[in-house]
Amino acid sequence: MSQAPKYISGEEVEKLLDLKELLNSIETALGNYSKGKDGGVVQPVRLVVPIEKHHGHLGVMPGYSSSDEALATKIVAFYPENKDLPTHQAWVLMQDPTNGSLNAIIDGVSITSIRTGIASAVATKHLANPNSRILALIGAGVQARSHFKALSLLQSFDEVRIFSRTRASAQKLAKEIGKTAKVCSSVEEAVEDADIITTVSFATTPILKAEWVKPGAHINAVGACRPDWRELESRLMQESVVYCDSRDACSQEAGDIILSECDVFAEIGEVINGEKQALWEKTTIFKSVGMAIEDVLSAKIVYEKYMHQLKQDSEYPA
Ligand SMILES: NC(=O)C1=CN([C@@H]2O[C@H](COP(=O)(O)OP(=O)(O)OC[C@H]3O[C@@H](n4cnc5c(N)ncnc54)[C@H](O)[C@@H]3O)[C@@H](O)[C@H]2O)C=CC1
Ligand SMILES: O=C(O)C1=NCCCC1
Repeated sequence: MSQAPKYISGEEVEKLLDLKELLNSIETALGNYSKGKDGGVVQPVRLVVPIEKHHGHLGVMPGYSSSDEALATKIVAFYPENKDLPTHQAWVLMQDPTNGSLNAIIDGVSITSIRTGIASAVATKHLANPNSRILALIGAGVQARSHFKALSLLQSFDEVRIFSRTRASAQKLAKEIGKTAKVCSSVEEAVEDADIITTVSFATTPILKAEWVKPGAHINAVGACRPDWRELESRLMQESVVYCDSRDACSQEAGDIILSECDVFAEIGEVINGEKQALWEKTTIFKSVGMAIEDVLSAKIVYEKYMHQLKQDSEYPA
């Protein structure tokens, strides 16, 4: 008879997930994904159910990595207009790949937040100028925070510029970051001379223009995950070297790519595998829409550490 699944909360996820370990693990998984069948990653493009009446979406994201023996499905709801609840709510169902039984239900809000920042950090490691000093964050919510933490694993910044639609949210984040943070009054002001720009907003029409971006900057374009949503104007997409997390997913979901009709130079996994160049001296864009395999690997790390801790607690009770 199968055992009842464990429930692992967001607090526990935050305690158990080591960011450096996750960065290595996600980098390997992105590389495996881009190897196709040889990489052993199975990840269909997610199923998205629009809940038009309530201005929300439900995404279902299954994934399996045979080299990690990890199988999980994330269920994620995103409701940009939520005020008292988070705009994203998610759960990761972790299954035993050898027999299909459900091992754990893990908080997916924390996993989504942490793994998305880490995926951008992997791309930034390969695509940004190593001497980057100024970071611009466009949007000041959950992802802005996780991106600041993840990108800070690579380097420290002299200045972190923040612009958000609501100034109060930018001010709150600036206070958390401390003395290097500066609240800006426009996107243009925030990105002037910035080495790394990270767009993590809920914009549905372009907010970042080519003429404002320093040549050679690296942009992580993280928001706009629907085919008719965008954060970056067409000229910026067309004149930069565009990398993505998944060609299959971006060709169906990334409005920035679909509506600008820009070329995609490579998946970041192809760069990791040494099949495509990291043209970091040019203006580069990493367009992500989010990948199930990132959730799967995060969930595996969390679950294994959680079970190890349970075992230790039962062997050596306090
Ligand atoms: N690529 C990926 O893997 C993932 C992408 N996302 C996307 O990242 C974006 C941010 O997500 P969260 O931080 O969790 O959301 P959030 O709701 O916590 O924060 C959104 C922030 O963007 C600001 N904002 C909204 N519209 C704006 C506009 N037009 N211009 C400037 N700022 C604006 C809000 O004031 C808020 O500070 C969303 O588009 C979300 O769907 C989320 C998870 C994974
Ligand atoms: O990958 C994810 O998780 C998400 N991507 C786009 C927006 C919702 C969550």
